[in-house]
Amino acid sequence: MASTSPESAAAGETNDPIHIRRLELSDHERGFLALLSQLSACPDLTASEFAARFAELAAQGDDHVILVAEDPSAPERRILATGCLFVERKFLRGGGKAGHVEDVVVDAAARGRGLGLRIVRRLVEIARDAGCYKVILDCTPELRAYYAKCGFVEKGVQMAVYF
Ligand SMILES: CC(=O)SCCNC(=O)CCNC(=O)[C@H](O)C(C)(C)COP(=O)(O)OP(=O)(O)OC[C@H]1O[C@@H](n2cnc3c(N)ncnc32)[C@H](O)[C@@H]1OP(=O)(O)O
Repeated sequence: MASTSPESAAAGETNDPIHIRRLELSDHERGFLALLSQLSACPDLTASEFAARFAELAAQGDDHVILVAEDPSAPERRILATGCLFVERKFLRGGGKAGHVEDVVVDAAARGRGLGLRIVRRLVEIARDAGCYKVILDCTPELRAYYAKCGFVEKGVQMAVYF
């Protein structure tokens, strides 16, 4: 979700120059959408369109968390990586909650440095702390090994209807 409160640094990451925090409105100016376009079609939004969607997501509070990674000392503080967690509230499991990880992407120039791992692990921690009984995601077969390193195991079959 959209908030200015930073995520606390996990143990061992305090000296890392790359900060992981929640999405901020000003990230529209820091290449957030250009980064997402490395994952899927992501045409630019005007500042007001971006602000409207940001407000919608912010209204969901901790049920919709978007994390971004940035190097605060870098010029323009371009966003280097992102990932999203949304929390599905169920009737099942005594009113249980399931976490869904979506839209994970690391800038092509920043891959292979552990950022993808850090973002996904942090999202999983947030889901666990929120009381989710599971976290699930869809990915291509090529990403099995990556998500296994993030702690996921293969389960079920992905199905989709696209419009
Ligand atoms: C739910 C979804 O959003 S699925 C969509 C995922 N996103 C994409 O496909 C967008 C394009 N790809 C990317 O943005 C990146 O390559 C990512 C997110 C897949 C990986 O991010 P990176 O920061 O490069 O990964 P990171 O450096 O943290 O790698 C963590 C570990 O996974 C391994 N790994 C990373 N990518 C892959 C891969 N494609 N295949 C197999 N292993 C991989 C790394 O070798 C590393 O292992 P190690 O700890 O033994 O060295």
